Amino acid sequence: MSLLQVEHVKKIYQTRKFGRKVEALSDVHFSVEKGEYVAIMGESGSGKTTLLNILATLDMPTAGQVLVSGKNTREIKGKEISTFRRDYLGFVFQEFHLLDTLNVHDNMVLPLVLGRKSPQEIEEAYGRVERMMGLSGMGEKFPYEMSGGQQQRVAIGRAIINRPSLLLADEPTGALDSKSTGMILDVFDKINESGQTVVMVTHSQVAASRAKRVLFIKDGQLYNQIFRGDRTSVEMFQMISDTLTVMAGGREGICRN
Ligand SMILES: Nc1ncnc2c1ncn2[C@@H]1O[C@H](COP(=O)(O)OP(=O)(O)OP(=O)(O)O)[C@@H](O)[C@H]1O
Repeated sequence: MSLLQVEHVKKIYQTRKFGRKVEALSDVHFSVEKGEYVAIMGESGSGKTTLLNILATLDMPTAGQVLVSGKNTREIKGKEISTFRRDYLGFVFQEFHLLDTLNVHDNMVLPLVLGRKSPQEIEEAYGRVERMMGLSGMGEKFPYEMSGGQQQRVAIGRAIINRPSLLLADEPTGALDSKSTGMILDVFDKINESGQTVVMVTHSQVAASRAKRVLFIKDGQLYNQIFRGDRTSVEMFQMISDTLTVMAGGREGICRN
């Protein structure tokens, strides 16, 4: 069983004004295995955020279904959804979303506190993630005292401290300069090497070229996918560039699931 199964997902929005229908996803079908690192790319408006919101259970598909660890997200009812998100999913956003009134330590352990873990479990997990994120000794600092790259490392630490089945990232390097971007991508490499499954939406070819697989979405459909295999990041970058050029040229997609 795949960790994530996205089965013929369709999403139609109805605009508030005039009730016009917009088909954001028409028939998206793919799966992600445990331990994979997948980037999702596509032009603005192609449906990436819509797809990520559906994977994150923040929105539901109009048709089709999503299964995380075999659980159909449609069947998770009411109050169970927040427990499901906390136990199975981790989120990283472009804009960090840290709580300014909490220090690094308290921001990072928040999911464990909400999950009513014991103080010992919380401190063990914090020590592990603090080291992994390269934030040792920074627990007392507040977000506004840190650089963007450091804040994003806190946000990633918070997202993985629960050891979620799936880490979802939406443009995690979008607000960072190239040096901080490099550090954040190194962190993603490291957490993926530790076994964490990652799905990342990004416009950045540099970010996507670190992934083991890149899915390309065009007009609400999966257009193509490329696998890293033995390629270097430089070779992967070139393949991504070539695919984006072909996509922009409007040639027929070649992805068939
Ligand atoms: N709430 C909504 N109501 C109506 N239409 C929407 C809504 N959200 C998104 N759309 C439309 O759905 C399509 C896909 O949008 P989506 O935000 O998923 O694209 P995207 O690939 O993430 O774009 P970007 O890269 O610019 O963030 C677009 O045509 C968008 O205008």
